Amino acid sequence: MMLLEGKTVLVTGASAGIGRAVAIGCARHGADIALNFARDVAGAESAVAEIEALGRKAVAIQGDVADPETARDFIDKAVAVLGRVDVFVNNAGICPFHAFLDMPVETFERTMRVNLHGAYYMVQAAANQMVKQGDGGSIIAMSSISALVGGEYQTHYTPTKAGLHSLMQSVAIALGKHGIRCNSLFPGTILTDINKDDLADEAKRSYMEKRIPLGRLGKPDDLVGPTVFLASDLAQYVTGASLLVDGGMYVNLQ
Ligand SMILES: NC(=O)C1=CN([C@@H]2O[C@H](COP(=O)(O)OP(=O)(O)OC[C@H]3O[C@@H](n4cnc5c(N)ncnc54)[C@H](OP(=O)(O)O)[C@@H]3O)[C@@H](O)[C@H]2O)C=CC1
Ligand SMILES: C[C@H](O)[C@@H]1OC(=O)[C@H](O)[C@@H]1O
Repeated sequence: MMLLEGKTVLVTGASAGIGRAVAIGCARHGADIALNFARDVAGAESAVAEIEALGRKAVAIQGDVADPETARDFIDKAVAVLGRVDVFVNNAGICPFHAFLDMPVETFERTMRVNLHGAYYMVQAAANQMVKQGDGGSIIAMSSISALVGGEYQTHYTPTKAGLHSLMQSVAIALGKHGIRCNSLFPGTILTDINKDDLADEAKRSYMEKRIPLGRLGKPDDLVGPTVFLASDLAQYVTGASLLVDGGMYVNLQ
């Protein structure tokens, strides 16, 4: 069943990993797609080619989400090509693992700016476009299990993921009157470039795997179904909600 026929979906950080999988997955469900990315031109172009091969429209627009100008630019260019914004997926994020006591100021500030400030500007720009269109929409934030639990080398990162979820709760209230639904996804540990160095440590990887009741780490495609659901009219009465997509990791105390 095609759940997103006739919709346009915008995804930030879609040249690789979860964002790329979600963009292509939404296209499989009938959506036209605009992708934001920062540096990986080849990754973005190949995602566009995969989406076009599915018979859908796609455009890749380069820009650093930490720059407030990028948000308006992304929405304007996406609308110029695709006509409107029905669904906005705030996915772009970084997690440069580092210890707390000697966290470099630049690492802390960059992580905040990309993951949280960037999300604020992007969600605001997407919401303004949806309000202008006048017929609602769906905003989805790729938060994390890290909104709920900490990480020794993620003291700069976990607050951005809790902040992102909090942002979705507040904008769900601010935008409800416009028929715009706002929800968060909480992925667990999904194998992508963001954690490839961290999980190159066999002992750590095996420990993480053992914590997951479903018996494996996640893959980017695991986020497609939950995203499509929240984007689609099946979720027409779902807003301000969050959904763990973690193979059961969070509930596994012992
Ligand atoms: N993997 C995991 O275990 C989990 C991931 N998440 C979240 O999911 C999201 C995606 O992560 P994941 O797919 O794993 O990471 P990847 O590193 O695989 O992909 C990150 C994507 O974000 C883009 N990106 C990075 N910085 C910027 C920027 N400043 N402006 C625009 N785009 C940017 C990258 O583009 P480019 O390469 O072109 O710069 C790339 O397309 C993140 O928000 C992450 O926090 C949440 C929970 C778990
Ligand atoms: C980068 C981490 O491996 C990943 O990102 C998160 O949000 C979770 O902490 C995951 O483990």
